Amino acid sequence: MSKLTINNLSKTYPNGVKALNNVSLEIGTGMFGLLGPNGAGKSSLMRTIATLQDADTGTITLDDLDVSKNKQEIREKLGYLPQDFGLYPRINAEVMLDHIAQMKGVGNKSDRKYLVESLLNKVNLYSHRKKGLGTYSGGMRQRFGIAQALVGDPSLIIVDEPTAGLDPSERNRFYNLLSEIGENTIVILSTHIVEDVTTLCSNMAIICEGEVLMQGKPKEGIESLEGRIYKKAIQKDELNEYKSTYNVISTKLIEGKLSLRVESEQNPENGFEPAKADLEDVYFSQISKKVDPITL
Ligand SMILES: Nc1ncnc2c1ncn2[C@@H]1O[C@H](COP(=O)(O)OP(=O)(O)OP(=O)(O)O)[C@@H](O)[C@H]1O
Repeated sequence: MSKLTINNLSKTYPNGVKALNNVSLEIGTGMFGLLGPNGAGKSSLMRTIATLQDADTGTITLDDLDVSKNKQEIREKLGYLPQDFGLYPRINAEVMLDHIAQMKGVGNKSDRKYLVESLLNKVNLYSHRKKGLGTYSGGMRQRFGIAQALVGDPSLIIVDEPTAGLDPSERNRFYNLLSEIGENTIVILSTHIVEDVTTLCSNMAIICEGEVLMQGKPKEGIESLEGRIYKKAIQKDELNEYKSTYNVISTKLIEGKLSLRVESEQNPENGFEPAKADLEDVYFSQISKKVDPITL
């Protein structure tokens, strides 16, 4: 059982942006969701774990290995699907994977052939193996991204915002693929999409403005809000009034009316109804400590 330990990690970019502020996390095998809004610091953290940049202070260890001092060894154990995943458009999937396998040290040609075939089957791209990567749809590109991340049997896999832009059926397909690989490996899924974490992750953290606001099991987060969430449909122009009176954590437009969700120890009355807490409530409740999550 591998374990990734992040201790008091901080990073300020030369332009003065503090992207990571004393981040500490413990991540074991299985699917771990790192959830946060745009600009929260997720990619900065992923890039640091992936040895692509250094933090100013703090440490990351994978089992007993200090990541910043053993970059080459970490890279050999790492599969990474970055947010901006560049592809050579004219090269086909089979040739590209063969090349990546060669770079990762699979020297024997028949071993590589077997590996490439099994990876293409795993991500359901075998029938498209001869097509140029530039012709792939968004979902196919992401599935190819997973295939390349799996070369070398990594003990740590990082996927950075992988489902953004995928249509619902491709997203489901991608979820199925990720859930299969999360069994014996540490998989960190960085995302701003709450549904990704609800669907896949047994452990999670919420990060905002470079700080970890919550970490634990999604279920525990939801339980902590049970009996504290109330909802009400209002007119759009009433929002500011409600925001000044209640702890509004989220709003959704439904058929032109605004459905509000508030967090409150007692029933606020005034037409509010109790609602079943979900992971989106946990997310908005946490990030509302740092930013105003309600923008119309
Ligand atoms: N190389 C860089 N130089 C300067 N500032 C940066 C750099 N990379 C990121 N930032 C800033 O650091 C903060 C955190 O960015 P980061 O990309 O880590 O967040 P994120 O959670 O991945 O966001 P997103 O979901 O938008 O990708 C942001 O304010 C961003 O503008």
